Amino acid sequence: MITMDDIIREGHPTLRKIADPVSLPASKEEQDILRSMVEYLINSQDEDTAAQYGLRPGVGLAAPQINVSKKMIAVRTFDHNDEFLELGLFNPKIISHSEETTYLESGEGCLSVDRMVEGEVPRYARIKVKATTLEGEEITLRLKGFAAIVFQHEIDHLNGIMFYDRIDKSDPFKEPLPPKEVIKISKFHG
Ligand SMILES: COc1ccccc1NC(=O)N[C@H](C(=O)N(CC(=O)NO)CC1CCCC1)C(C)(C)C
Ligand SMILES: [Zn+2]
Repeated sequence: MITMDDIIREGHPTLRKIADPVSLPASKEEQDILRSMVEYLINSQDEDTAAQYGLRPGVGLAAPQINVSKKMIAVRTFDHNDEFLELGLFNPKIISHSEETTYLESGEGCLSVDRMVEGEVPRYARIKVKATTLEGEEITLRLKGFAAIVFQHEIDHLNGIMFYDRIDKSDPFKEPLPPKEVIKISKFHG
C-alpha cells in the first residue's frame, strides 16, 4: 500500500517534469500502480487506517507524486451534484473550460507540500475532461465546484505545475478577473 513515505515532496525533480502519456491499453503494471493510487485515497479517507498509517486525507493523487512520471491520476471526492466520484484515470485532458474562474476560499495544499502556502489559486469554474478509466473505457466528465478544482490540481501535476505557481505573488489575495461571478466554495469535510 502507498503511505506518505512513498509520496515525494517539493524539491524532488520528478514533480517538475512533464509526465509521459500512457500508451493504451495500459500494461498490467500501470493498472496496478493506478489502482494503488485509488487505494491510497480510500485508505486516507478511512479514519482508522489514516490514523494507523499517518495518512493525510487525500481527495486526489497524481502518479508523479509517487515518482512515476506518467499521465495517471486518482480522484475520490463528490461532484457538484453530490455524486460520488472514485476514479483512476489514464491521460486525463481538459478539452474545454469556462471563462469564469473559481478558487478555494481557504487556499490549496498538496500531499507533496509540507507547508502552508497562503493565497488564492485561480481555477476554471467549469471544465470538460476526457480520459480513459482503469477499466479501459473512454469517458467525458463535466465538472464544476470542488471536483473541478481537484481535477485541475491533479492535471497540473502531470505538467510539472504546483498549485503555488498559480498564486499571484504581487497580490496573493486579489480577486481573479473573471468575466462574471467568482464561485467561492469552502472546503467541505466529508
Ligand atoms: C478527505 O479529504 C477532504 C475532504 C474534504 C475536503 C478536502 C479534503 N482533503 C483535501 O483537500 N486534501 C488535500 C489533497 O488531498 N490534495 C490533493 C493533492 O495534493 N493532490 O496532488 C490537495 C487539494 C487542494 C485542492 C484540490 C486538491 C490535502 C493536501 C490537504 C491532503
Ligand atoms: Zn498536489
